[in-house]
Amino acid sequence: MSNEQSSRRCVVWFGQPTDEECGCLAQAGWHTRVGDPGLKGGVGMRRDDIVVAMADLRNADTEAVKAMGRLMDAHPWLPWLALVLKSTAADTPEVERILRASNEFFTAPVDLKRLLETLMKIGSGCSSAVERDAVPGIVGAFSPVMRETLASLRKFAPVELPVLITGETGSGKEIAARALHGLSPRCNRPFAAINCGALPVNLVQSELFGHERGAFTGANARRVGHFEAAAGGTVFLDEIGDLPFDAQTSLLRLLQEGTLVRVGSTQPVKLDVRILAATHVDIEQAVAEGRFREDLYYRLNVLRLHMPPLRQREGDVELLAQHFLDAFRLRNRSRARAFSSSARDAIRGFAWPGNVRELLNRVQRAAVVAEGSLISPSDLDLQHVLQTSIPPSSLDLTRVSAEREAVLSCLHESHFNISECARRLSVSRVTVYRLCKKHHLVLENLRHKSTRLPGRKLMNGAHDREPGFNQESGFVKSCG
Ligand SMILES: Nc1ncnc2c1ncn2[C@@H]1O[C@H](COP(=O)(O)OP(=O)(O)OP(=O)(O)O)[C@@H](O)[C@H]1O
Repeated sequence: MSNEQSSRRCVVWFGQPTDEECGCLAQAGWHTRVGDPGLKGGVGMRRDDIVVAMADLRNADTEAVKAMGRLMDAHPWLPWLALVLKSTAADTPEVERILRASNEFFTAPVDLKRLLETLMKIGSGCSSAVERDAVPGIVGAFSPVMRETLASLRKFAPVELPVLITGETGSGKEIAARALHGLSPRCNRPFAAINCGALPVNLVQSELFGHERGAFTGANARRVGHFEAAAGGTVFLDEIGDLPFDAQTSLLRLLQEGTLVRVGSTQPVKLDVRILAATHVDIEQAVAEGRFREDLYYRLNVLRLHMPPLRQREGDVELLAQHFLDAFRLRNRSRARAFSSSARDAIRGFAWPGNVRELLNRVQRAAVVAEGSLISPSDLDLQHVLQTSIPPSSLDLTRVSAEREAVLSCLHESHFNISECARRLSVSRVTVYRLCKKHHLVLENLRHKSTRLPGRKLMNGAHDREPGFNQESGFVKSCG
């Protein structure tokens, strides 16, 4: 038990590992924890563990295979390996799904050398993802797009320069600004978040830069503005595009000279604040239309951080949903503990126009209305996502066709290497397989065709090891 608790690299083996397999993993520094896919307890993962899950189907009956599939669905962010017998019926939908969702698969007897190489590869990827890119306060950094964003955030945080944060509404621009402040040397100084669009138009200057006594009717005493109140710290200006022109000029002076002038005064006041700004509108267009000062734009846009929309953060969305549910349960009574598998499908399938804020709101509402321990699609008000009977509009058809084209051309450009294709599209390998299935792209056939076309290279070496999936005959190539 103590060994188990101190282990940082762990293979949770759902099935029956042999003594030889356990011994070999132990020698390479991997602890083996035997799991039961039928149990509800999950995979027993600690926050800082590097965990790889093994779906061992060697002795699995139909029920165990189904339970394994459910478990994989519930933990899509975990790296999964699969282990099958050569005789395992790969054409059953359950097995097929498990093989497709796995990062790698093996046939018995396990090639232990390749298993260790795979674990090493995954292990180094995990540590870089979880440890290097983790940012306090920001949940969900498994998707490639978020990993990139958070890597930039960590680089920008300690630099004494403004950061312009872009992204759709609710995508987490303010939470990113807080993280930039929290990871900067100013973290013990004040952080002020100001929504420029919510300031009363005639009081913007005074709210931001302060005023002297008698500066205007009702100004009975000197008052410092938001900037001075945050001296030494960070000011986050949300909706910077809404800042009136005269306030833009004052902000430019603060950025260029490090001074401000209170309303009703002529005396410049020296001030040290770091400025972060955010916008969900096209600020370049505002500059082009003369609504935003170009010189101010260049001052603010030194470092740029883009918060990706939630629909692009594959794997993170379920993690965020569970996080919001757990956080809600800490403060409120709710029967709901988790999401049903159809609710998870709906969460994955929804486009989240309101991004993380919308997810938070829907999860909280669902936690209140759910009758049982599992949240359903209708608790989330997402039942429509699963209804496929609605005939697609021509816009939908255009989208689907564009998606198919994009995947197909990327597959060709990547020489049908799924990992490379996934990297280029910024999605997981599983998604590439899912997209191939959705668009009836039969990899084997495409690969075969491409080898007959002049100018296309033959697959070889590691690429040959990509598991191929054939729509008609199921799993067609073994790499064990
Ligand atoms: N990665 C995340 N982890 C945890 N909570 C998050 C994350 N991203 C956003 N949130 C939460 O979602 C809500 C919306 O986030 P935030 O206010 O930062 O978005 P925004 O992009 O600034 O929105 P707006 O464009 O409307 O100003 C907040 O409650 C925030 O705490």
